[in-house]
Amino acid sequence: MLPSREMGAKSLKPPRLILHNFLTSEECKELEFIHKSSSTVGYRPNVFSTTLSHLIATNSSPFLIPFVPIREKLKEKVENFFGCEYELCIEFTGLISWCRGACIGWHSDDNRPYLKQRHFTAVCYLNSYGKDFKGGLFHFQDGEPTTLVPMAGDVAIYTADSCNIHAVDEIIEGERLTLTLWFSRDSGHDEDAKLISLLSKTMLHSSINMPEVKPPMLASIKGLLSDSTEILMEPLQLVRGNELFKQEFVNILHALQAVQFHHWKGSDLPNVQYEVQPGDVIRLSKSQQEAVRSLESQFLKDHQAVEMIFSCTSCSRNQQNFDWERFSATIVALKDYSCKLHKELLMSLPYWRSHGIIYSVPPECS
Ligand SMILES: O=C(O)CCC(=O)C(=O)O
Ligand SMILES: [Fe+2]
Repeated sequence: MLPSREMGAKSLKPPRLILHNFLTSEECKELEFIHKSSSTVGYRPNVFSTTLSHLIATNSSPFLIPFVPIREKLKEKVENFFGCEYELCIEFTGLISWCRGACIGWHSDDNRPYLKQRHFTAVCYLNSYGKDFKGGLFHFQDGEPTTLVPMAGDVAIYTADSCNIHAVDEIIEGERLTLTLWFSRDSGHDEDAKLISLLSKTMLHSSINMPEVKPPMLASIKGLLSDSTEILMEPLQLVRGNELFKQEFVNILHALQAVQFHHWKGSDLPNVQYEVQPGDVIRLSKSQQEAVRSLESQFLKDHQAVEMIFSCTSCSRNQQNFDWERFSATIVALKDYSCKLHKELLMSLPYWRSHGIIYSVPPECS
């Protein structure tokens, strides 16, 4: 029996749970990296989202792996708190970021006929009020606590019904990032079944011995660039200031992944002398620099949005320490990271298929 049903009246203690430091800072940063390199334009203006089915559809299935233990941990918490062990399925998992101007008025999360299957909500905050964004405070209409100040690692769990009417203030500055899950008692709305079926189709020909890590597919970034984006599907190189880096990226999302991985992991790489061969970085002539500027103005139609996508909160710190040696080491580390996730996915998928559920498969099974 649910506490909400037991208590019935709205004036009693609302069924909600706020947990601090539920996710580690590393978990938050890893999900931020995934969102920054894979998100797509969201369901409303100034909102970006990364759903698990979007990751599968854009050749980024291995990025599902970091979500797996977090989803499990959250589901267990929600089931324990509401006393419905083994009764719930996950209906939706997504990273959602809100930029300046985004907000949401009073609502419950099941407030549309097509959302009635949503019974419980878990919102994990992946970055922090004051440090990463301004505005964006969360309020419950009734009961305690009234206001939540989003802090990286914290999670708010509540029933999706009218016992928990809530709203979020407008974002004034920066980007506010959450991992949001909805849970349902109705197994017909189980996200896992759909994801396993999609994965089975897309990974049919992958071999665990020769994991073929495919470059991300260009789907999401298009809306931000000019209409003549065909050229951006093609291999490209990065320019920083007046320096051109020789390494070719498969497409713009592949380059974005490298840039975001550098933001996440660049400063953690062991402090050894990285080798950049002569000719790996080429100094551009004045006319080449002008050609780059003209490409920029031709392709980037929304500078504010592009800036946000390609940057992150720690960029200004990283900018000062930037060197191409570290960047080329990052590219190697990104490849290792992608391969590791890809192998884990290939190892796990047969177990997921046979159990019909996405779960952390212990390494001894592989
Ligand atoms: O991000 C939050 O704090 C809550 C967002 C919300 O209310 C929703 O997505 O329904
Ligand atoms: Fe909501």
